[in-house]
Amino acid sequence: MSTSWLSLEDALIKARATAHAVSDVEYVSLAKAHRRVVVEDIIASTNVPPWDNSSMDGYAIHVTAESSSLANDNTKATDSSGKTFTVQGVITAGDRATTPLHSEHAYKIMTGAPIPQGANAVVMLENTSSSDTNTVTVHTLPTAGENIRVKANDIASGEVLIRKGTLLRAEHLMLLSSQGLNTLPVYRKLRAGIVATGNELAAPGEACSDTQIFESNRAGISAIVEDENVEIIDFGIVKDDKASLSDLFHQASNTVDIMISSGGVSVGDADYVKDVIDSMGSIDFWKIAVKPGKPFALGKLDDTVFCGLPGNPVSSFVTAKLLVLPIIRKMQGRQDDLGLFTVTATLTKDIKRRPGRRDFQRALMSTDTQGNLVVTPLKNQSSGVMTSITSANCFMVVHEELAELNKGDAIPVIPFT
Ligand SMILES: Nc1nc2c(c(=O)[nH]1)N[C@H]1C(S)=C(S)[C@@H](COP(=O)(O)OP(=O)(O)OC[C@H]3O[C@@H](n4cnc5c(N)ncnc54)[C@H](O)[C@@H]3O)O[C@H]1N2
Ligand code: MOO
Repeated sequence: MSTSWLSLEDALIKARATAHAVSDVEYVSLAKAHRRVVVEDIIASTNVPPWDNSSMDGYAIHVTAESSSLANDNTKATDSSGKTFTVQGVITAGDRATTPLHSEHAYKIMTGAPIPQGANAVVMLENTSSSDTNTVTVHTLPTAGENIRVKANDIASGEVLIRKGTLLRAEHLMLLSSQGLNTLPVYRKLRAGIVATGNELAAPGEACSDTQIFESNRAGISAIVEDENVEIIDFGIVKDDKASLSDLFHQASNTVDIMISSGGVSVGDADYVKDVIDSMGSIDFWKIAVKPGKPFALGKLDDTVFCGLPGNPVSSFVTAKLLVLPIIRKMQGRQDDLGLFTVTATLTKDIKRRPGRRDFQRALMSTDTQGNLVVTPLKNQSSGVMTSITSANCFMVVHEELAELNKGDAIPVIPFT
């Protein structure tokens, strides 16, 4: 087992190599596909829109190049007397004109209805007037093509609509529906086990003796993981003893794809987690150059990936976001993981620190009077202080090599989402 510190990047490379994507496929209806991961490229079979159609309620007419150029000239485009057309009929969405547009005629047309043959523009209703249903006067002539949504301008049949490995969100479900698709192949849901280790821990809602504290990490880790649409299996709280841990990890290796524990990964007398994993399976790495979260351990028991998160609440929160999420996404078969979204802000105060670990300081980001993003780290950065997360709205990332930063420096910031 190596004990040297890994950079976050190297840890992620190793973790992604250890964590294999699930291969089991199931077919689900569109109604059940939200936040599932699609197994194959989805190719469009239908043009959207299927035909040229109107983007406005108004009148479909034919404009000539000459009248179009007139319309483009702002000084002449609005003609109060207007040009009068005979109304040939009405086309509503769901309907279609049966005869081509005649010269000097207009079809009344509703948004979404197919453009009749012979028309090349739609004038919106507001730019017309009409004293009877048989004629319409157009006061502002449209240019050729105006207010027409051209066939296939959204989706062309044959193009790749959604890439393999995409987590399906609301926008993808709309796109798939537009193709008439109702069933699609997705990877099976990942199963994640979560456990808190520590003799001092009492579950919320249960009695807490005077040597105990309430256990808080499972709730946070579960919520972070659940956001990825993973099935959570809660293994509760387990004592800091080798036998209990090996029983639990044995059970986990038969049940879940990924097991996430918190606590017991440091060097204390009761920190058995990584030794137990190492004796039953293997540890890929232990200790990464991040703060908080240094003693994070990654290993494997049979096919189950094992993430040993540090017990300090902020450390477990940070490592769940930095390491567990990318591992989970890899295992879900996702190929759309862009990592954490970073923006640049201006630091509002000087900072001095001991270099060596990349620091994910909890901070408050806002915009100053000039509209620039500014960021101020919170005073208390202890990894045991949970209010440092709840009082913050972002992580301010201080690179491992930096010992000093000055007010006015540009610094990367990861907004909480
Ligand atoms: N001699 C050293 N001591 C420590 C080092 C070190 O390098 N050398 N590293 C420190 C760092 S950094 C961290 S982070 C912690 C991680 O330790 P463990 O993963 O072994 O965590 P525990 O010792 O079990 O607990 C630490 C702390 O967090 C509380 N805790 C644990 N689990 C929970 C939970 N589920 N809910 C709420 N609070 C929890 C626990 O009571 C302790 O106070 O090690 C440092 N020590
Ligand atoms: O790495 Mo520890 O997580 O600094 O508190």
